[in-house]
Amino acid sequence: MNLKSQYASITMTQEIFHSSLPLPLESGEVLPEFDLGYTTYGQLNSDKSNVIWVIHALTGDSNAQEWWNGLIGEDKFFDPSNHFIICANLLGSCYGSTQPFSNNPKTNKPYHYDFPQMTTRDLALGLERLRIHLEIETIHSLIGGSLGGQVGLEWAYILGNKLKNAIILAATAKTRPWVIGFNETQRMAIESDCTWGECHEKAGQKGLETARAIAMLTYRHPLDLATKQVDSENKLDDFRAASYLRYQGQKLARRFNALSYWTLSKTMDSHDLGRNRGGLDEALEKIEANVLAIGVDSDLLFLPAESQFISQHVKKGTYKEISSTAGHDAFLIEFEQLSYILQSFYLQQKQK
Ligand SMILES: CC(=O)SCCNC(=O)CCNC(=O)[C@H](O)C(C)(C)COP(=O)(O)OP(=O)(O)OC[C@H]1O[C@@H](n2cnc3c(N)ncnc32)[C@H](O)[C@@H]1OP(=O)(O)O
Ligand SMILES: N[C@@H](CCO)C(=O)O
Repeated sequence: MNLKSQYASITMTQEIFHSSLPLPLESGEVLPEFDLGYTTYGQLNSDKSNVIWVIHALTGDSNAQEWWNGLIGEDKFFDPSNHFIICANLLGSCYGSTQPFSNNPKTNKPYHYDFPQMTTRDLALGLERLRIHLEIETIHSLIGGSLGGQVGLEWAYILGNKLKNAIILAATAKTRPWVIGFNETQRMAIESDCTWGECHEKAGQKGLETARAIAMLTYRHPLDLATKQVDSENKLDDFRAASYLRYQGQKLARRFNALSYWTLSKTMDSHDLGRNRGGLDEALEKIEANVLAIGVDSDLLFLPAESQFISQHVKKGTYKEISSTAGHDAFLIEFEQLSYILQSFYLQQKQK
């Protein structure tokens, strides 16, 4: 399918890549075949040197220009008139890629609850298959935040010198027990939904609402709610913070399914760049690309220290920090700071 974007001169395409080659997973299971839905903006230049590969976060999709509209688009930092920008929906997610509701070729029925466990390494391998299919030899920059940053680190490790720059936002090299704990409370909320275990897209939907509400408390900072969810002095119930979280839960449950959410939250839990690679220090040291690790000073989920750790242990690392009261999700919100940080990073690379 070929679409034209709202910017008349900029080509946007949406495609599905089908791999009929099996994908061996870290768990020992095999995905017999898979699809990846992907979107591209702009044109590949003659020497294929203008590839910017965007990796979305937990509930994102491949339409990066929509959800990162302050960073991608005409006259934005990543402008499709200069760059070939590509974003693929991650395996396990429900926006065009293979996920629990996809057909399992072995049974000729949807996977549902038998969908295999996927790690960030498996998700990166899926992207690698798409890169090879598109005959892209070198990626100028990959950029991803949160789960997208975790997958980005894994892929940077695999890509070696085929990648020039890795921009890893609000992410970590190994998921901390604190984050696994939060993910587990969200899965417990999904499990307590009496429709969980049923085989339809609305299974676990109420549980998913609660899971998103819990997650929001880790994506925002207490100061963010204190500023935006202010109630009048005489209020005794129906507080704004409560309706905000309920609203956010319902909003996600309308566009996502609980099985995909479950799968991807498990993916986040098992993320460990150093697994079977001699540990984190050794694995980070092997990344060839220039790495810009960006932390958020108010991030409660992935601490700034975790981004600093990445920048300190790769061969060519830079650390920058977004200052915001928004919390973890500042990487999806603070476009002005992000553009400035990116500009100085690329200038620094040019001067080397
Ligand atoms: C097909 C698709 O749509 S995929 C979309 C792609 N999505 C992604 O990539 C996920 C990444 N994006 C995100 O996580 C978010 O969109 C962010 C971080 C970028 C922005 O978060 P938001 O939720 O928009 O911002 P914020 O936390 O301020 O919430 C604003 C929303 O809460 C509502 N709200 C605010 N306060 C309250 C309250 N007290 N009670 C009820 N609702 C409230 C606002 O009306 C607004 O609603 P809207 O989103 O329908 O316009
Ligand atoms: N808000 C992000 C998750 C945290 O980065 C998303 O919904 O994808």
